[in-house]
Order: sequence, then C-alpha cells, then structure tokens
Amino acid sequence: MEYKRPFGVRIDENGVIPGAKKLVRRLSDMRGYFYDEKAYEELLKEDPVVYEVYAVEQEEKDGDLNFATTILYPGKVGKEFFFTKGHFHAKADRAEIYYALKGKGGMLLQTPEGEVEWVPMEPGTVVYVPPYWAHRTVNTGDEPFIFLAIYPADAGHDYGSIKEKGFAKLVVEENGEVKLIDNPRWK
Ligand SMILES: O=P(O)(O)OC[C@H]1O[C@H](O)[C@H](O)[C@@H](O)[C@@H]1O
Ligand SMILES: [Fe+2]
Repeated sequence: MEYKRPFGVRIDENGVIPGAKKLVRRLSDMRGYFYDEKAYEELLKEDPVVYEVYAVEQEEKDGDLNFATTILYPGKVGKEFFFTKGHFHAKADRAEIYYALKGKGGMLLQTPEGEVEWVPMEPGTVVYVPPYWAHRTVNTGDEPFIFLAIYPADAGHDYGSIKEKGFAKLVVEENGEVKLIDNPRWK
C-alpha cells in the first residue's frame, strides 16, 4: 500500500495557507448575484476583489477531506453585504464544517425547498452545514472576514440553482443594523 504523507500547515494572520491553490473572485465574476443592479454596475468601475480562497484539495474520492480558507472582504453592493457565491454540493448529501478565524459575518443556508437559516459567525464559531443545505457566507463587518472550511473531497460544487434563483433572503444594512429581508426576486 502506497500511503499519502501526513502534513501540517499554518494559516497565516491574513488567512493564507502557504502552498495552497489560490482562487480570486472579483465583483465582475459575480454578475447577477447582487440585488441592486445599478449599484453593481457603479462599483464594477473599481471591480474590487470580493473574496479569495486558498484550497488544499485531494482527488475526488469518498472518505478523503479537503480544506480551504476564505478571505471575504468587507463591502456592500447598494445595501447588500459582500458574500460568497454560495453553492449546493454536487454530491448533495455531503456535509461541511466552517470555523471562523477573524472578522465578523455569518452563513446563509437554504434547503432545496427554499427554507432559510442564518448563523452569525465570529472568531471561534464552528458552523455545521448539514447534508442538502446550500451555503453562502456574508461579511457584515468592516474588516476581512476569514474562516476555514473542511469538506469531503468528493463533495464538489453545484452553483447552478443559486446563480439562477439566489437565496430567499438578502443580508443588508438598514439604519446601521444587519437585517435579513425577503429577496423580491426569489422564485
Ligand atoms: O464556492 P463559493 O460558494 O464561491 O465559496 C467559496 C469557498 O468557500 C469555502 O472556502 C469552501 O470550503 C469552498 O469550497 C468554497 O469554494
Ligand atoms: Fe460547501
């Protein structure tokens, strides 16, 4: 038997995993995701980085695990806070664990039927993402929101239905407060 080698890595203070595969998502990669299209077009002139992911991934085999950090930058499109695209797992019954390291935010979760949950996150918060729930993280603070995620190597990402329909709730700032409001475009 040829064994894989164990290893440890240290996540640095900026959320970077040395040697990991880096993915950058700018606002231009997220057309159609934010509610306020006018505010989106306006901010597109700057095309800010919305988030970066540092992923250590294995072959897509059952039993193995991937892990990744995400650095989700602070910002808003209109009154809606910056968020990750959000996805179901391609193998929908695969669960995931998130662990918040820095900053302030939360996770929006949604079943295929459109039932929504919001879980606030601050450093030290562990979130259990059960099988079948789509999940998106949101930065509700004014510094980078950094967290670690651990997920089955064969989970995969299914972006399709979230891209088309979005989440049933929007996470917005109203009168200086974080609020969840109904998404008028949700179908
Ligand atoms: O894939 P997104 O919905 O854009 O979220 C960004 C990333 O967040 C976490 O790091 C997850 O572990 C990744 O699997 C995911 O890719
Ligand atoms: Fe996931």
